[in-house]
Amino acid sequence: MTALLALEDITVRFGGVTALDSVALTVHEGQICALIGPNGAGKTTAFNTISRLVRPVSGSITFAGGDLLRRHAADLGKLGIARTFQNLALWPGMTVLENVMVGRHARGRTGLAGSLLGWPAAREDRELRARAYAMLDYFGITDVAHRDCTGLPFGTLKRVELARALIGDPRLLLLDEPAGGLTHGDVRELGEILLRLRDEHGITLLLVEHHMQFVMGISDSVVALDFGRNLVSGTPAELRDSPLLIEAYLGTPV
Ligand SMILES: Nc1ncnc2c1ncn2[C@@H]1O[C@H](COP(=O)(O)OP(=O)(O)OP(=O)(O)O)[C@@H](O)[C@H]1O
Repeated sequence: MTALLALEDITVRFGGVTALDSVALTVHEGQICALIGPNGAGKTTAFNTISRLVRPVSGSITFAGGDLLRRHAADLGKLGIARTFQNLALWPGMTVLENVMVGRHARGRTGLAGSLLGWPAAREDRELRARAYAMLDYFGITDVAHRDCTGLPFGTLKRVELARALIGDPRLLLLDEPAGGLTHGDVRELGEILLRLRDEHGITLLLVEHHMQFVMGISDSVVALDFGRNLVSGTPAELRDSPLLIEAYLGTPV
């Protein structure tokens, strides 16, 4: 198994709060890895550190053999890393199609100068539109392509966010609480989609998730944090009855 993403000894501090304390995490190519842990465990901080939104005070992050900490957040799309957010980060006032197209801009070839000159931009825009439609088709939401995102059902917006992340052809997709707020049926469908992304498209996934049944059903490996530290890690079968994990979620039995 090849490690696509590896965090070693990552420590993050916010003033006096140590949000991550020497955290290690390895995500293997072609696998689904889940990052779990109770509230405040450091999951979002770990995601934000990988996304280069938060700077660790020490440690290393390797992506596809390169030093990720030397790269800027704006480079992640080009490197092949995409993410979704816990509280959907879609643009109100833009249509579903436009929101999805935004996800590919980091990979556009024309660039600002080309766009200003106007030459290959029109062709690129047509191609981008076609790709965005194809993504909407993949998620079964072409009927809302020209609707403003505002007011659409939450399950639809989650699909739009996924489509936007995937249009950049990521190698690694980071999903922050993808099942949060979804109905039972939507969660089941999401699980099928994520497995298809792994199996049919070879995408590696790292997700932060509280929905334990969902996590245990689709993940190849699970890493649990507690109080900013590595608690346990292993396969879902190995962790299902972990006393450490049960204690972290439920508190010390009296
Ligand atoms: N910007 C910040 N400033 C100060 N403290 C922060 C900041 N962000 C996170 N923290 C603290 O760092 C710790 C880890 O928080 P984090 O949000 O990463 O946990 P989490 O596991 O994602 O929690 P949840 O499941 O509730 O989203 C917490 O103690 C939190 O209060």
